[in-house]
Amino acid sequence: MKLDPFYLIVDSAAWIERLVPLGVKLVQLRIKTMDEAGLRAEIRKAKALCAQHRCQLIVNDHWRLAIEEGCDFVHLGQEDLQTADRSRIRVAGVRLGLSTHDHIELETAMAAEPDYIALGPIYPTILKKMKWAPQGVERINEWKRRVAPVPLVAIGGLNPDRLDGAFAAGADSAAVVTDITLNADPQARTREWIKKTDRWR
Ligand SMILES: Cc1ncc(COP(=O)(O)OP(=O)(O)O)c(N)n1
Ligand SMILES: Cc1ncsc1CCOP(=O)(O)O
Ligand SMILES: [Mg+2]
Repeated sequence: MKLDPFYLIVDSAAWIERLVPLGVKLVQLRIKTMDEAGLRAEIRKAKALCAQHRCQLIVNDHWRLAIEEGCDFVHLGQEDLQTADRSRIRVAGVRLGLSTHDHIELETAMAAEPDYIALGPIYPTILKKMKWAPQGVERINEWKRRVAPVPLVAIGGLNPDRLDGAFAAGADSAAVVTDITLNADPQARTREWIKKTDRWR
């Protein structure tokens, strides 16, 4: 399976409406606090927008709602994976991306036969407090050797200047939140990411 090299992560369908029409082909909807009705509405709206723009939608955490709403890709962390029903996800035909931060997590993740593995944080991130030190790009190279042919997603503190290093080390896709959502001009920054990732597309 080939992932687009630019993996945008946002926390609302409104962000998807704003940025996906610019040419984003891989987007994660990552909403951490919202009631079920609100989540369902956001997922539904995100799904329709992504279908309209031929963009792959990945739903973070909320795998049950993703299945109920007919989505075809979810992302889970290690804690999410402990409570998720992997066989239900598989039977529903929903693809699965998994987070990893260390060797034990990588072993657990690979045993779940994911459709991609994410490694982070590559650089310091301001998005959330993490108990892992930045992995550095050398770790990408090690992970690539361990996970291939499963695609590898690099995440954490990425920006356009750091992409050459991440892809040279073996990342198949680069995931980003704040470099775009906190940018003074998120649309222009999105265009810059699309252009910068073109050679790996
Ligand atoms: C592409 C990608 N990689 C890692 C994560 C983090 O997932 P998780 O560890 O479950 O943490 P939350 O994002 O749920 O806070 C991700 N969402 N996407
Ligand atoms: C959710 C997550 N998992 C590892 S790093 C990270 C945050 C990525 O956000 P940013 O691109 O803003 O550093
Ligand atoms: Mg999670």
